Amino acid sequence: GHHCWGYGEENGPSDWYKDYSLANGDRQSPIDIQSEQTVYNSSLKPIWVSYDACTSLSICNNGHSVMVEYEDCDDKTVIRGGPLEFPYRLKQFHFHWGGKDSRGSEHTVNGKSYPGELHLVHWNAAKYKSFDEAASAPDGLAVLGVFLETGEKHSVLHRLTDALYMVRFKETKAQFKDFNPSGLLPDCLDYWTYRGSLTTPPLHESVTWLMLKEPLYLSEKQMEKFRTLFFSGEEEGLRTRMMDNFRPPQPLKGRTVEASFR
Ligand SMILES: Cc1ccn(O)c(=O)c1
Ligand SMILES: [Zn+2]
Repeated sequence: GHHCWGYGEENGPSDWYKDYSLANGDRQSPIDIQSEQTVYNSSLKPIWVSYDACTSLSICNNGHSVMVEYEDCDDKTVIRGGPLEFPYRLKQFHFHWGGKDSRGSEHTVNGKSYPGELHLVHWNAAKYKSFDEAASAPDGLAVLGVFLETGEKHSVLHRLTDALYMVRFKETKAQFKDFNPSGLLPDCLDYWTYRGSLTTPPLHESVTWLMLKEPLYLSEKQMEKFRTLFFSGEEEGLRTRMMDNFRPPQPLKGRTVEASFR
């Protein structure tokens, strides 16, 4: 439409249904994970992350988040196991965060929001020819989600937070090579899993979500660096800080959330 979706007063999550009818669908994300209602499934396999041969290409500000993109022309960077029947190929990772630490994550746990959330986005290259084709298929995508929690400085993440000054404005991009995102994962890979959607338009219901129970800890200074980014382009007069780029929890609509742990 004449104005693009975003997180503002006029184009935010509560307005998205006007242009994207899936907004009120039956498997929308994020959700509030009510831990007492989750079902332990002992047949769920461990998550197996193979990122060692990854080829990161660039870091970019797409006007909604900051994203690191990967070369996805072969199966050198995949996630396997969990509830997944196929290997899923890493395409990109990005973040969602708040204007202050009391908010920022998309998923919540028993009503608790975290200061932010990391999404590692993968696609089913065994069944589909491209990310775009997979993105609208019910088993097309797998997103590994990690809550951000303030604490000690995160040394692997530090390379990324130190690069954010290069992508302050919308549509800016910079080289970002040899970044292995397995360094962002906590030691414990216990997870919750459920069938959901993209959390941004077009809100395709194509995502198997894998939400880790353990957060990634980063320092307050590192959190603040995310809040120095802008939604707007450098040429735009009004500079709006990139923060609160999260969709609130959506109705569960009868879905079951499974847990890989007791
Ligand atoms: C593909 C995609 C796009 C946006 N977001 O937030 C996601 O988590 C995944
Ligand atoms: Zn996301």
